[in-house]
Amino acid sequence: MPSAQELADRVESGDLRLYELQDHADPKTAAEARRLLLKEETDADLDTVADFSFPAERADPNIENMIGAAQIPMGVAGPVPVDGSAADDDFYVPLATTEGALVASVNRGMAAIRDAGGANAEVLKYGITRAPVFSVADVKEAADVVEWVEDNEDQIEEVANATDPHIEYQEVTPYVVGDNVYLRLHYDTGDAMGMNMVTIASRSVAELIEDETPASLVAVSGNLCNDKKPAAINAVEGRGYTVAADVFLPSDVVEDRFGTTAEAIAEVNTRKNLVGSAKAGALGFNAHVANILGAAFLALGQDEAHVVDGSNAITSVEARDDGLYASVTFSSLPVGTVGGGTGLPTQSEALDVLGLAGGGDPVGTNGDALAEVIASAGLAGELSLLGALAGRHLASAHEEHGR
Ligand SMILES: CC(C)(COP(=O)([O-])OP(=O)([O-])OC[C@H]1O[C@@H](n2cnc3c(N)ncnc32)[C@H](O)[C@@H]1OP(=O)([O-])[O-])[C@@H](O)C(=O)NCCC(=O)NCCSC(=O)C[C@@](C)(O)CC(=O)[O-]
Ligand SMILES: NC(=O)C1=CN([C@@H]2O[C@H](COP(=O)(O)OP(=O)(O)OC[C@H]3O[C@@H](n4cnc5c(N)ncnc54)[C@H](OP(=O)(O)O)[C@@H]3O)[C@@H](O)[C@H]2O)C=CC1
Repeated sequence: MPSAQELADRVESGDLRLYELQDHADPKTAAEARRLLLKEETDADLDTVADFSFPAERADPNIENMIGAAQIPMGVAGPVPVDGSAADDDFYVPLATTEGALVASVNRGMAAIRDAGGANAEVLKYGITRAPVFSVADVKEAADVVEWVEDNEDQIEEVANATDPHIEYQEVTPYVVGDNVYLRLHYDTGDAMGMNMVTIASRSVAELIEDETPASLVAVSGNLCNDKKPAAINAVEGRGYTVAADVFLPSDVVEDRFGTTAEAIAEVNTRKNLVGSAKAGALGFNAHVANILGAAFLALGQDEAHVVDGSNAITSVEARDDGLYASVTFSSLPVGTVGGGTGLPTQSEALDVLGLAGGGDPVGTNGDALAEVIASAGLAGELSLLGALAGRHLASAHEEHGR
């Protein structure tokens, strides 16, 4: 097997492309060759990037042109008691972030939730979507295609379900815009987040539509899915998990934990998360659920780009006679405990902290539980940040922890 330097020289000479090195050496040597080349081209010293602790081949399904690994600090918040439809335990939640004060904040929110006896969580709806776009001659033809789809859903179901033992077709929602037909296909993908599965299944469905109708596939993703873009359809119709968490904090817990009152927190939520978000034209009516999703996704092997889908959540808060009611409802949270990055070593270990690594029994229950735990962590983060804003200690928190 050629040495890393010999491989780097062959790339330098134009004999090989960076992504062809794996055809000539094992993944670790290929990664070393790419680092040598970068050192020669950029003078960058990549010794820490090179110092990863897992077998390079473990990352084969997840990365191309590998040079090493990014290392992000990982903390833990909790425990947070969660009484969910699938999650029913006290959970320590791993969070990977570079934002000082974030883990402390989530931890404080979880302490308040613990003081109140725990959070409720419920998966309200589940179905991951892919929406291929087709071109047709005109609206008449579009109507004919939609009619065929509605009359032949059994064929669509059969074709989709044949692509994977763990996929289950749910339904199709057709949309027509002039000479464009979009089929928003909904699937249950068990414990997997499902985007590879549903894209493969939707490719087969699209081939059926082309065989049986005059429609011509333009793209297997027509953006009515809508994957990884801020989109109202996800906020209204849901995508992945639609999941909510809530808690009632007695007044003394609010005061002890956040140094403010239920009324003050409720006012901040109304004027910031509701009125401020409305005026901003925001799709998310919350304070910073993206912070918790980002940190949880990086720690737990989720697709970090799906923070976009997840961040359209709505935080609702009410000051009641004897305390504070708070909820966070996520319309579109694409998460899973198998597939994607969940099998990578540190990500799998972090899922083990939750007791949710791998497939659930029955299938799908680990994915459901992960959604409920993440929703509860989001609730904790909302409570703590709203408490800091109401109690006027956000800036000081980041002076102390974030610098
Ligand atoms: C920083 C705190 C928690 C201090 O909060 P505190 O009440 O001053 O600290 P404390 O020493 O009294 O501790 C209270 C609890 O905080 C936790 N805690 C306290 N210290 C630690 C620590 N070192 N490590 C882990 N946990 C910690 C811990 O749970 C502790 O309870 P205990 O265990 O002692 O019973 C608080 O001031 C806070 O949460 N502030 C809010 C910070 C925050 O949420 N930042 C969010 C990111 S800002 C952003 O990115 C989004 C934004 C703001 O731009 C979005 C928007 O526009 O709104
Ligand atoms: N393709 C695309 O357009 C997009 C892809 N992605 C990426 O997709 C990846 C996630 O795709 P996803 O489909 O979730 O996962 P993977 O394709 O990584 O793996 C899913 C596979 O896991 C197997 N499996 C084993 N046990 C279970 C179980 N209990 N429930 C479900 N599946 C199980 C299934 O294979 P089997 O049934 O054969 O055992 C299934 O096909 C991420 O890397 C993400 O970044 C993200 C956005 C778009």
